[in-house]
Amino acid sequence: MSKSASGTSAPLALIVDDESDIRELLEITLSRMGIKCCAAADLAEARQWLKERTFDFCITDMRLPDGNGIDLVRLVQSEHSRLPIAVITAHGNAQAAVESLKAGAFDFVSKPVDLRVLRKLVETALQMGEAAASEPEVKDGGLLGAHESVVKLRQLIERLARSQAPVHIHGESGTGKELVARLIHDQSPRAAAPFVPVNCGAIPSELMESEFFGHLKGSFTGAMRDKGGLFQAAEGGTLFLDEIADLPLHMQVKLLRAIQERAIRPVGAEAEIHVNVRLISATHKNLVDLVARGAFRQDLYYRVNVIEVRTPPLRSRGADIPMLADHMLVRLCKATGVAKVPKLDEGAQRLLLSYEFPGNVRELENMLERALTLCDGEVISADDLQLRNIAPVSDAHAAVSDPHAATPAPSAAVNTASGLDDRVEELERQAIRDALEKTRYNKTKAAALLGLTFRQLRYKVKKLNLE
Ligand SMILES: Nc1ncnc2c1ncn2[C@@H]1O[C@H](COP(=O)(O)OP(=O)(O)OP(=O)(O)O)[C@@H](O)[C@H]1O
Repeated sequence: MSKSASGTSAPLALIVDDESDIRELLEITLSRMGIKCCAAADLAEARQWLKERTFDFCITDMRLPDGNGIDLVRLVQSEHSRLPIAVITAHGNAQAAVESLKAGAFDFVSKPVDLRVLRKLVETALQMGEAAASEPEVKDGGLLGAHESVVKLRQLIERLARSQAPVHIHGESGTGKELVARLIHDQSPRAAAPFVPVNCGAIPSELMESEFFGHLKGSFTGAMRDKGGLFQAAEGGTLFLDEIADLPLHMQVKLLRAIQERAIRPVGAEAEIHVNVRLISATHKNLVDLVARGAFRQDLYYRVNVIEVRTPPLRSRGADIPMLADHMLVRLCKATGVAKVPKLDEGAQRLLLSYEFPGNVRELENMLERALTLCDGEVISADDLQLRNIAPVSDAHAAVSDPHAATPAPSAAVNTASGLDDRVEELERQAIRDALEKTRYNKTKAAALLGLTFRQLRYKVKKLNLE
């Protein structure tokens, strides 16, 4: 038998079932396989065990006196993401089985428990544990997700960190392109040197050369002193060119030269300076299309796109949403000094699972940040998510198994069938939400931003149910 997560030679399993005869059956079967067991009769006991011991896998019944197996799957997903967990479902209850898989269970077995199926499941769980042991733990600030596409992405990041090749990251807005670039840098031998992110679309065209390569004093009006550029700032580290598709053509030529020569020439300088910088670029646009249309140089495309990484849209990995949400709530509460992390109630969880998230993980993050300020401190309800006017997508996650499917425009999901008053109300609501977000929920500042008095804003917030 393989070495266990607990460090001893016998693997350790957690069995959660309120029926003592099933617990016994499982314990006998597992002990015959050389596995030690701890048993819990309900969620509370299971939680306690998880705090006290390190298990190699867990098997839980679906119906428990103080909750259900899916609650435990979610807890394991968010707090013990390496622990394989399987669910025992009632005979013929396919829906519960699917739901548990979506929540992150690796498998299920239905009642009456077939011992051959159970043994196979246990063998798989142990193999999974061994594979996970060679994967780095997802730390705070890491790439979260249990979906296959994210697991593969984490492995790819690890491999790319060991290489020096230019990497191009392609994915929709908010899918974590910058996060991936940062993780490649952080896990690379360049980690001690700077990671310099640049939004290529945000630099005015006429300042671009000086921003990238620096300039000498007096090289143009306003150049009061010598100034280093982004390449110099990233010396020894990584330069992350976000939205590289927005680089004007004249700058593309200069960038290509810098990559080929590994050298740059500051504006106004005679000599070139050698640079040691790894390039990572990203865009949500289709670079191949841009090359075909002559808007992006083909030679530069081949230089920056040596290895292509794709970040999957959130809707293609909907089962990750509860776990992402749990992690983010903990992080947001920590950041704002909130001691008790509110829980998402069932309605809120259902709503999150049925929404398409055109803005991907960033949208989820923003939504939760807003919900935290709106909720009662204990529970986040569907209302707190402020998604009232978004038509739920019937089976969003089943329908979008293609991770590269086109993103629907955000407005496509908004219910446009309402009358004029409703639409005006929705616009008001949106403007107020934006202002509150911009001012970090400072109502006085938000009112000023909207050209309203504090009283008017307070009245509207109440009327539009934005509290
Ligand atoms: N898998 C993930 N796990 C944890 N956090 C994530 C994940 N993906 C994205 N995020 C978070 O979502 C937010 C948006 O991510 P990021 O800025 O990297 O996206 P992006 O694709 O670069 O967006 P844009 O194209 O708009 O620049 C960040 O706060 C990031 O930490």
